[in-house]
Amino acid sequence: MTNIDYVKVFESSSAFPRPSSFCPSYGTAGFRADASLLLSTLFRCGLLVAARSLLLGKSCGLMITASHNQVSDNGVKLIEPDGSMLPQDWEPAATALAQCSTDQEVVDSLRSILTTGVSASTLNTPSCEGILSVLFGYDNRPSAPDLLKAAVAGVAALGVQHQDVGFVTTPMMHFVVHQWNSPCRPASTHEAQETYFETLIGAFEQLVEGLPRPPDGGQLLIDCANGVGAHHLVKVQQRLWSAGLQMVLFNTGDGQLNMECGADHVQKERVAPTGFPELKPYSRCCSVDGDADRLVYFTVAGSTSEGTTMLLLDGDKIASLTAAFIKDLLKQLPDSVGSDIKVGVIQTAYANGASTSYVKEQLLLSVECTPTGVKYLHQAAHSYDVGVYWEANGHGTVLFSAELLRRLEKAERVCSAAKDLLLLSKVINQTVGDAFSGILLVEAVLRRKAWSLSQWDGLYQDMPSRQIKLKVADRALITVEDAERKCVTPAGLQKDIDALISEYPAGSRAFVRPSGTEDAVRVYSEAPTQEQANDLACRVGKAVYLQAGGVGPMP
Ligand SMILES: CC(=O)N[C@H]1[C@@H](OP(=O)(O)O)O[C@H](CO)[C@@H](O)[C@@H]1O
Ligand SMILES: [Mg+2]
Repeated sequence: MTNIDYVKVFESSSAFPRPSSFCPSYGTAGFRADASLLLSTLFRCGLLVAARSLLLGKSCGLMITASHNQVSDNGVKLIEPDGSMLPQDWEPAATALAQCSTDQEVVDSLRSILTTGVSASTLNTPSCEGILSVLFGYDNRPSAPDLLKAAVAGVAALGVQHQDVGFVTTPMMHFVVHQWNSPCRPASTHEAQETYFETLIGAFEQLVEGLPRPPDGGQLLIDCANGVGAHHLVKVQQRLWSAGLQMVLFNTGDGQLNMECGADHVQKERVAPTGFPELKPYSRCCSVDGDADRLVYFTVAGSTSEGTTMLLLDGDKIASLTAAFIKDLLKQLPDSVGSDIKVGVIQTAYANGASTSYVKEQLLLSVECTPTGVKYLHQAAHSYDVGVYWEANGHGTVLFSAELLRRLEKAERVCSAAKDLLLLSKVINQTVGDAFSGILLVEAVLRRKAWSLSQWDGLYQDMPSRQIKLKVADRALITVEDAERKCVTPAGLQKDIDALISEYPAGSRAFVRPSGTEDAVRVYSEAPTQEQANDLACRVGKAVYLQAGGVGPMP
């Protein structure tokens, strides 16, 4: 084990005291808060990720972003050497370290992580400092430079090197960290970013080779949320145009990050983003979030004279399209390659009920429901040969098992479906949900099926739903079970929710859970009509407000 200079850790820590009123905890996707509160958290995450790198003998990553949150927030996501997220059994240690009140507590907490470890299996791995480093990436929030300095100080306190990857999307960062630890490690993080684009775009070009451009000319209007995605999309516009995909970029940085734009806004409010031109019916549009790991498509139906309706093609529709396409390809494999392939679609409680029915009843695939947060979906997806997962908000990907990929590689010369599946596995960023990879995936599948947006939308019709959020004095008092579909405390709240649901037609449902990324409680409802869904959400929101210490306006 490396000799850790705990005196240095103590001294470095003193420059980053935790604000006394701030009690950070590792949430749905790492730490997130108003950026002014986060210096101590970033320093300590620097310590943690360096400790993890030393224990594993490999390079880990740290991404500074608050994704879809407002520009004054920021946050941190920690990345494993294989490009996956921090293992869940490390989250309590991350929270404990972030919450320490004194520098001595920081030292003790770190010592406990490094000596007793949180997972026995990681402890025996030899350290190999010198060849390992921590990789840093960040989005375009103004608070990033100061937070980066704090994180660098944390890594340096453990004597670990670092690499500044620069402005990157979260999924690029996951891919780069994965590459950095692969046997053919790139010469620089810049080269790793080039490999990312080459892998995804190269596979897309092969999937659509020789196919006619879409009937609408291949134009895709993209809302970049004024986030870091625009910075990179602009560089690949020309090349994709040659492959028949004309990306027209909006909200590229001229407005405020995530302000009335971005995937979260479009999905939750069901409106076109600000800064968009008036839409022609069925024109292809999509929206990514601030760190470009979420994607939703949208368009309008109807004529301008009669008024248009916004159509949202969310994560559930992307998952359904993808699962349907993969299922078709798998059917074409010879029995020797593909008779026993286990395919699963993983969703959360927010998945629209119509999508769940479509996957189960039309595609005849199994559906699994996990708690909110891609860390849960990603883990569940690993237990299938093909694990398709998306959150309704557009965050998701597909995992192909190593065994299936081996079988496909053997068959690709003689079987075009095997070749296509292998290309799909490259277009898809398997480390994490990725908006850019999602765009290439959707565009390739639509082109292969010669489908318009309206045909894709017609896979199934969404059940009307409503999502609202409200504030309570302490959202930790609301606890949930059964993949967040049932409320355990406050006692009696679930009984009230059940009684409300029973007043609506069969098939209606509603649930409540505390957000892991915002100081808010979320209520979700589904019912046969939009009015009923709105009404149910509002009434459940009121019950939560009254029983769980609501503050501010009552829903
Ligand atoms: C209902 C909803 O959209 N929740 C989002 C949101 O989590 P909350 O814990 O609900 O705040 O942010 C997460 C991170 O981006 C994302 O994984 C999740 O799906
Ligand atoms: Mg995001």
